[in-house]
Amino acid sequence: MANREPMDNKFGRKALQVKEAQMKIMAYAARLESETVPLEAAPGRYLADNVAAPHPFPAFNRSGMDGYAVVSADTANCREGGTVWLNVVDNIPCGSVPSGEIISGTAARIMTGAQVPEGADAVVMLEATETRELNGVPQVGIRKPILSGRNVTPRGLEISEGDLVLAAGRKIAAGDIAVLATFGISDVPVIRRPKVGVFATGSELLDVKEPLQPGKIRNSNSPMLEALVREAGGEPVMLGAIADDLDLARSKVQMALETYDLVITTGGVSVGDYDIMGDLVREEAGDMLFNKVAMRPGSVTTAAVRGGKVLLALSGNPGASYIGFQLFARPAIASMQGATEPFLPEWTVILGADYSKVNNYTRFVRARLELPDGNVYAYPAALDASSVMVTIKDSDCLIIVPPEERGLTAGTKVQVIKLP
Ligand SMILES: Nc1nc2c(c(=O)[nH]1)N[C@H]1C(S)=C(S)[C@@H](COP(=O)(O)OP(=O)(O)OC[C@H]3O[C@@H](n4cnc5c(N)ncnc54)[C@H](O)[C@@H]3O)O[C@H]1N2
Ligand code: MOO
Ligand SMILES: [Mg+2]
Repeated sequence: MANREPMDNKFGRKALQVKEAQMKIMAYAARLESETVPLEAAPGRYLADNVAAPHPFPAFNRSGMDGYAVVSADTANCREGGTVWLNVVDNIPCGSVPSGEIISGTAARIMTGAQVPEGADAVVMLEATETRELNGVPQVGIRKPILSGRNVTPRGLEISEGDLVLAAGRKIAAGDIAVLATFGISDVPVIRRPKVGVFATGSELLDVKEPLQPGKIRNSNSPMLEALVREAGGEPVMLGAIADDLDLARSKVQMALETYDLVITTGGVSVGDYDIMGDLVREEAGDMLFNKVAMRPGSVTTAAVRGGKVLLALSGNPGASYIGFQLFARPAIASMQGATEPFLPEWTVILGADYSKVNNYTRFVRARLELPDGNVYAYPAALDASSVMVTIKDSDCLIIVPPEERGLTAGTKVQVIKLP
């Protein structure tokens, strides 16, 4: 059982189940204020208000073809094989309005996208017509009968006036932009992007630009988290890397929680001598949300709350840091933006290769999705330990191996979290 240990010191931590831990964080991820952005800056943002159609769309009966707008009943006589001749009384290019009504015996030349005149109920395409002039009057000849409604898109076919077209909480994509543009919404109400302060801890960390030194590594988690925050719609504020120094970490955390909507750190959350983030959170026990989660990687993921703001202290191990972000930070960042569905979607797919695991924590296995035979298979990464960095890039899902499973056989159905 994962939940048996008491929480008295850094070695005896009480592990929460992933869902419980997520809910603890989500309780502090309320929707932020809204702001308006120009239409072109709206993709990727979350809509703050419902959008109801201010007018029907299309707003007028619209021709779907270049041709002649007619009274369909007039063409019934073509059935006997004869051509029906109609007087052409109007010419309606796209963007113009008809000059009058079409009555029996008349037709209007009309182009695709133009407003169909009153009285006309069908458009005969140009290819099915011929023209002549009779006593100075232009005429169109129609050889085949046409049904009422043919080649006419009725007003309001797509959207009626007042329809709810876009609901608040949607992530705005290209199709939403088309709707907003159609209805003249050039300033789009969206939720402000949460500002996310990010810093790394670790005396071994070098900046990306520094040459490699013995015993040291370049800080890859910070740039990775910066990319992840951005991908989730947040505004990353990079606060650098600090050495494993408790006082330094304390003041940095304090400043960050006062300034940003969410603070994410990596490293120093386990039980080691220099695992200062763990110590820091334990100093103010009342603020701690959890310091162990029954999952792998990321079992040491720690979270605290201060002044209503969450400090999410992720493991330094790259794999755990990535998965901890996807499980805890991403939904919080989405929820702060008012997302209707802040959690990543779960799919049921077929396991592509055997997978075995050692302990009874839920395991999130990096995997790639493929469709070798039209079905979706998830292939676990060859290296998926918490400390492994390189396979993060090859993964488009995380296979969820439940706590009770020791291993899974290829061909069984598994749940995966689909990564963005
Ligand atoms: N005695 C125990 N040791 C460990 C335990 C345990 O329960 N008992 N837990 C293990 C597990 S599980 C994990 S996960 C790690 C967690 O480590 P920390 O979160 O304390 O992280 P660090 O010690 O700072 O670093 C771990 C590892 O990651 C590298 N690292 C750190 N920061 C970065 C960065 N910004 N970019 C790239 N790589 C980074 C660091 O150099 C270490 O190799 O603890 C286990 N130990
Ligand atoms: O916390 Mo560690 O990431 O379980 O492997
Ligand atoms: Mg450590």
